[in-house]
Amino acid sequence: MYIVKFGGSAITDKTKPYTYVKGRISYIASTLRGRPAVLIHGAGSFAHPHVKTYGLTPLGIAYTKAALKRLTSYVIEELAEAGVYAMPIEPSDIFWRDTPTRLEPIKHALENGLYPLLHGDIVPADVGYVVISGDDIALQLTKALKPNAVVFLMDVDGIYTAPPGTPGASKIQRIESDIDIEGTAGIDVTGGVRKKIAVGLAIAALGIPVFYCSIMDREAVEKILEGKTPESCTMAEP
Ligand SMILES: Nc1ncnc2c1ncn2[C@@H]1O[C@H](COP(=O)(O)OP(=O)(O)OP(=O)(O)O)[C@@H](O)[C@H]1O
Ligand SMILES: C=C(C)CCOP(=O)(O)O
Repeated sequence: MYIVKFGGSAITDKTKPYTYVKGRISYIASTLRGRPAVLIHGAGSFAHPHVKTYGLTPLGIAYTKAALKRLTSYVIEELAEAGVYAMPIEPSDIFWRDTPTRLEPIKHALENGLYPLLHGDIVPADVGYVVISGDDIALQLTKALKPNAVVFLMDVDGIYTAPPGTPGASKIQRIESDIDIEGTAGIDVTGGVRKKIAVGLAIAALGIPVFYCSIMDREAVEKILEGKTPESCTMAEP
Protein backbone atom coordinates (compact mmCIF):
# COMPACT_ATOMS: atom_id res chain seq x y z
CA MET A 1 0.00 0.00 0.00
CA TYR A 2 1.22 3.50 -0.87
CA ILE A 3 0.32 7.04 0.15
CA VAL A 4 0.21 9.52 -2.72
CA LYS A 5 -0.39 13.25 -2.33
CA PHE A 6 -1.45 15.29 -5.34
CA GLY A 7 -0.02 18.68 -4.35
CA GLY A 8 -2.11 21.80 -4.72
CA SER A 9 0.65 23.14 -6.97
CA ALA A 10 0.11 20.19 -9.32
CA ILE A 11 -3.67 20.27 -9.60
CA THR A 12 -4.51 23.97 -9.20
CA ASP A 13 -2.99 27.31 -10.10
CA LYS A 14 -2.10 28.60 -6.64
CA THR A 15 -1.78 32.17 -7.89
CA LYS A 16 -5.50 32.36 -8.86
CA PRO A 17 -8.39 31.34 -6.57
CA TYR A 18 -10.61 28.47 -7.81
CA THR A 19 -8.36 27.45 -10.70
CA TYR A 20 -8.36 23.72 -11.24
CA VAL A 21 -5.76 22.44 -13.71
CA LYS A 22 -7.60 19.71 -15.56
CA GLY A 23 -5.76 16.72 -16.97
CA ARG A 24 -2.95 16.35 -14.42
CA ILE A 25 -4.75 13.75 -12.28
CA SER A 26 -6.02 11.73 -15.22
CA TYR A 27 -2.49 11.73 -16.66
CA ILE A 28 -0.92 10.15 -13.57
CA ALA A 29 -3.91 8.06 -12.42
CA SER A 30 -3.27 5.19 -14.83
CA THR A 31 -0.13 4.34 -12.83
CA LEU A 32 -2.30 3.75 -9.75
CA ARG A 33 -4.72 1.28 -11.30
CA GLY A 34 -4.60 -2.09 -9.52
CA ARG A 35 -2.23 -0.77 -6.83
CA PRO A 36 -3.79 -0.02 -3.45
CA ALA A 37 -3.10 3.51 -2.26
CA VAL A 38 -4.42 6.14 0.10
CA LEU A 39 -4.74 9.38 -1.86
CA ILE A 40 -4.56 12.92 -0.51
CA HIS A 41 -5.10 16.08 -2.50
CA GLY A 42 -3.68 19.44 -1.52
CA ALA A 43 -5.96 22.43 -1.12
CA GLY A 44 -4.16 24.72 -3.57
CA SER A 45 -6.17 27.68 -4.79
CA PHE A 46 -9.36 26.18 -3.31
CA ALA A 47 -8.48 26.88 0.33
CA HIS A 48 -5.23 28.73 0.97
CA PRO A 49 -6.62 32.09 -0.30
CA HIS A 50 -9.85 31.64 1.72
CA VAL A 51 -8.01 30.92 4.97
CA LYS A 52 -5.71 33.87 4.31
CA THR A 53 -8.61 36.25 3.66
CA TYR A 54 -11.18 35.14 6.24
CA GLY A 55 -9.13 33.22 8.81
CA LEU A 56 -10.78 30.45 10.79
CA THR A 57 -13.94 32.46 11.41
CA PRO A 58 -17.27 30.66 10.98
CA LEU A 59 -17.59 32.39 7.58
CA GLY A 60 -14.04 31.45 6.61
CA ILE A 61 -14.54 27.83 7.65
CA ALA A 62 -17.81 27.54 5.71
CA TYR A 63 -16.35 29.09 2.53
CA THR A 64 -13.21 26.99 2.75
CA LYS A 65 -15.11 23.74 3.26
CA ALA A 66 -17.39 24.54 0.31
CA ALA A 67 -14.41 25.22 -1.94
CA LEU A 68 -12.66 22.03 -0.83
CA LYS A 69 -15.76 19.98 -1.60
CA ARG A 70 -15.73 21.42 -5.10
CA LEU A 71 -12.07 20.53 -5.58
CA THR A 72 -12.62 17.02 -4.22
CA SER A 73 -15.42 16.43 -6.77
CA TYR A 74 -13.10 17.44 -9.64
CA VAL A 75 -10.46 15.04 -8.34
CA ILE A 76 -12.89 12.13 -7.90
CA GLU A 77 -14.33 12.63 -11.38
CA GLU A 78 -10.93 12.77 -13.04
CA LEU A 79 -9.71 9.71 -11.18
CA ALA A 80 -12.85 7.82 -12.21
CA GLU A 81 -12.33 8.76 -15.87
CA ALA A 82 -8.96 7.01 -15.56
CA GLY A 83 -10.47 3.93 -13.88
CA VAL A 84 -9.37 4.80 -10.34
CA TYR A 85 -12.39 4.84 -8.03
CA ALA A 86 -12.05 7.03 -4.96
CA MET A 87 -13.96 7.10 -1.68
CA PRO A 88 -13.83 10.64 -0.27
CA ILE A 89 -13.11 10.74 3.45
CA GLU A 90 -13.50 14.08 5.19
CA PRO A 91 -10.45 14.66 7.45
CA SER A 92 -12.60 16.86 9.73
CA ASP A 93 -14.70 13.76 10.49
CA ILE A 94 -11.77 11.48 11.40
CA PHE A 95 -9.05 13.79 12.80
CA TRP A 96 -8.85 15.68 16.08
CA ARG A 97 -6.07 18.22 15.46
CA ASP A 98 -3.33 16.09 13.91
CA THR A 99 -4.49 12.84 15.47
CA PRO A 100 -6.53 10.38 13.44
CA THR A 101 -9.34 9.18 15.70
CA ARG A 102 -11.05 6.76 13.32
CA LEU A 103 -9.21 4.76 10.69
CA GLU A 104 -12.05 2.34 9.83
CA PRO A 105 -13.39 4.38 6.87
CA ILE A 106 -9.91 4.34 5.29
CA LYS A 107 -9.29 0.64 5.94
CA HIS A 108 -12.79 -0.31 4.76
CA ALA A 109 -12.34 1.55 1.48
CA LEU A 110 -9.00 -0.18 0.84
CA GLU A 111 -10.48 -3.59 1.70
CA ASN A 112 -13.24 -2.94 -0.83
CA GLY A 113 -10.94 -2.02 -3.70
CA LEU A 114 -11.53 1.73 -3.42
CA TYR A 115 -8.96 4.50 -3.06
CA PRO A 116 -9.58 6.51 0.14
CA LEU A 117 -9.25 10.19 -0.79
CA LEU A 118 -8.47 12.79 1.89
CA HIS A 119 -7.29 16.39 1.60
CA GLY A 120 -5.70 19.25 3.49
CA ASP A 121 -8.54 20.50 5.69
CA ILE A 122 -9.87 22.45 8.66
CA VAL A 123 -10.27 20.04 11.56
CA PRO A 124 -11.60 20.27 15.13
CA ALA A 125 -9.11 20.87 17.94
CA ASP A 126 -9.24 21.42 21.72
CA VAL A 127 -9.99 25.09 21.04
CA GLY A 128 -12.02 25.70 17.90
CA TYR A 129 -10.61 24.54 14.58
CA VAL A 130 -7.15 24.36 13.02
CA VAL A 131 -5.78 23.89 9.52
CA ILE A 132 -4.15 20.56 8.77
CA SER A 133 -1.98 20.27 5.68
CA GLY A 134 -2.27 17.24 3.40
CA ASP A 135 1.45 16.81 4.09
CA ASP A 136 0.75 16.33 7.81
CA ILE A 137 -2.11 13.99 7.00
CA ALA A 138 0.40 11.93 4.98
CA LEU A 139 2.71 11.79 8.02
CA GLN A 140 -0.02 10.81 10.46
CA LEU A 141 -1.44 8.14 8.14
CA THR A 142 2.06 6.80 7.57
CA LYS A 143 2.44 6.28 11.31
CA ALA A 144 -0.91 4.50 11.45
CA LEU A 145 -0.91 2.49 8.22
CA LYS A 146 2.80 1.86 7.46
CA PRO A 147 2.74 2.22 3.66
CA ASN A 148 5.58 0.93 1.44
CA ALA A 149 6.42 4.49 0.37
CA VAL A 150 5.00 8.01 0.31
CA VAL A 151 4.93 10.08 -2.87
CA PHE A 152 4.47 13.86 -3.02
CA LEU A 153 3.49 14.96 -6.53
CA MET A 154 4.09 18.60 -7.42
CA ASP A 155 4.25 20.84 -10.48
CA VAL A 156 8.06 20.61 -10.25
CA ASP A 157 10.24 17.49 -10.34
CA GLY A 158 11.71 17.66 -6.86
CA ILE A 159 13.08 19.87 -4.11
CA TYR A 160 15.55 22.53 -5.25
CA THR A 161 18.15 24.57 -3.38
CA ALA A 162 16.10 27.70 -4.29
CA PRO A 163 12.82 28.29 -6.15
CA PRO A 164 13.10 26.25 -9.38
CA GLY A 165 14.06 28.44 -12.32
CA THR A 166 15.90 31.04 -10.25
CA PRO A 167 19.59 31.48 -11.11
CA GLY A 168 21.77 28.90 -9.40
CA ALA A 169 18.87 26.69 -8.21
CA SER A 170 19.75 23.02 -8.44
CA LYS A 171 17.77 19.90 -7.71
CA ILE A 172 18.55 18.03 -4.50
CA GLN A 173 18.83 14.29 -5.12
CA ARG A 174 18.67 13.11 -1.50
CA ILE A 175 17.46 14.90 1.62
CA GLU A 176 19.13 13.42 4.67
CA SER A 177 18.87 16.20 7.21
CA ASP A 178 16.97 19.44 7.67
CA ILE A 179 17.78 22.10 5.09
CA ASP A 180 16.80 25.73 5.22
CA ILE A 181 14.60 26.23 2.16
CA GLU A 182 11.54 28.45 1.77
CA GLY A 183 9.13 28.43 -1.13
CA THR A 184 5.64 27.72 -2.40
CA ALA A 185 3.71 27.95 -5.64
CA GLY A 186 1.57 30.98 -4.64
CA ILE A 187 -0.72 31.78 -1.72
CA ASP A 188 0.04 29.26 1.03
CA VAL A 189 -0.86 29.03 4.71
CA THR A 190 0.68 25.67 5.60
CA GLY A 191 4.42 26.20 5.26
CA GLY A 192 5.12 25.38 1.61
CA VAL A 193 8.31 23.51 0.76
CA ARG A 194 9.74 23.88 4.27
CA LYS A 195 6.80 21.88 5.66
CA LYS A 196 7.15 19.28 2.90
CA ILE A 197 10.81 18.70 3.78
CA ALA A 198 10.11 18.44 7.54
CA VAL A 199 7.29 15.95 6.92
CA GLY A 200 9.45 13.94 4.49
CA LEU A 201 12.24 13.66 7.05
CA ALA A 202 9.77 12.61 9.76
CA ILE A 203 8.38 9.89 7.48
CA ALA A 204 11.87 8.75 6.48
CA ALA A 205 12.78 8.51 10.18
CA LEU A 206 10.02 5.89 10.46
CA GLY A 207 11.94 3.80 7.92
CA ILE A 208 9.64 4.59 4.99
CA PRO A 209 11.02 6.09 1.77
CA VAL A 210 9.66 9.40 0.54
CA PHE A 211 9.72 10.70 -3.03
CA TYR A 212 9.04 14.21 -4.35
CA CYS A 213 8.20 13.95 -8.05
CA SER A 214 6.54 15.83 -10.86
CA ILE A 215 2.90 14.86 -11.44
CA MET A 216 3.89 14.58 -15.12
CA ASP A 217 6.54 11.91 -14.42
CA ARG A 218 4.54 8.74 -15.01
CA GLU A 219 7.65 6.61 -15.39
CA ALA A 220 8.96 7.61 -11.95
CA VAL A 221 5.66 6.93 -10.20
CA GLU A 222 5.42 3.55 -11.91
CA LYS A 223 8.90 2.66 -10.65
CA ILE A 224 8.06 3.71 -7.09
CA LEU A 225 4.90 1.61 -7.10
CA GLU A 226 7.01 -1.34 -8.29
CA GLY A 227 9.31 -0.87 -5.29
CA LYS A 228 12.12 0.70 -7.31
CA THR A 229 13.92 4.03 -6.89
CA PRO A 230 13.59 6.52 -9.73
CA GLU A 231 16.49 8.87 -10.39
CA SER A 232 14.26 11.72 -11.57
CA CYS A 233 12.70 12.56 -8.16
CA THR A 234 14.13 13.94 -4.92
CA MET A 235 14.17 11.28 -2.22
CA ALA A 236 14.16 11.53 1.58
CA GLU A 237 15.96 8.50 2.88
CA PRO A 238 15.34 6.46 6.01
N1 LIG B 1 13.14 25.22 -3.32
C1 LIG B 1 12.04 24.74 -3.90
N2 LIG B 1 11.97 23.43 -4.26
C2 LIG B 1 10.85 22.94 -4.84
N3 LIG B 1 9.74 23.69 -5.10
C3 LIG B 1 9.76 24.99 -4.74
C4 LIG B 1 10.90 25.57 -4.13
N4 LIG B 1 10.63 26.88 -3.92
C5 LIG B 1 9.39 27.11 -4.38
N5 LIG B 1 8.85 25.98 -4.88
C6 LIG B 1 7.50 25.87 -5.42
O1 LIG B 1 6.74 25.25 -4.39
C7 LIG B 1 5.68 24.50 -4.95
C8 LIG B 1 5.44 23.27 -4.12
O2 LIG B 1 5.16 23.64 -2.80
P1 LIG B 1 3.66 23.80 -2.28
O3 LIG B 1 3.71 24.09 -0.83
O4 LIG B 1 2.91 24.76 -3.16
O5 LIG B 1 3.20 22.32 -2.44
P2 LIG B 1 1.92 21.55 -2.80
O6 LIG B 1 1.87 20.41 -1.86
O7 LIG B 1 1.95 21.22 -4.24
O8 LIG B 1 0.72 22.54 -2.53
P3 LIG B 1 -0.48 22.44 -1.45
O9 LIG B 1 0.12 22.78 -0.11
O10 LIG B 1 -1.46 23.46 -1.93
O11 LIG B 1 -0.99 21.06 -1.52
C9 LIG B 1 6.09 24.24 -6.39
O12 LIG B 1 5.12 24.80 -7.23
C10 LIG B 1 7.39 24.94 -6.60
O13 LIG B 1 7.44 25.69 -7.79
C1 LIG C 1 -5.55 25.48 3.66
C2 LIG C 1 -6.08 24.33 4.02
C3 LIG C 1 -7.43 24.35 4.58
C4 LIG C 1 -5.44 23.02 3.91
C5 LIG C 1 -4.03 23.03 3.31
O1 LIG C 1 -3.62 21.75 2.89
P1 LIG C 1 -2.38 21.61 1.89
O2 LIG C 1 -2.73 22.28 0.62
O3 LIG C 1 -2.18 20.14 1.72
O4 LIG C 1 -1.19 22.24 2.57
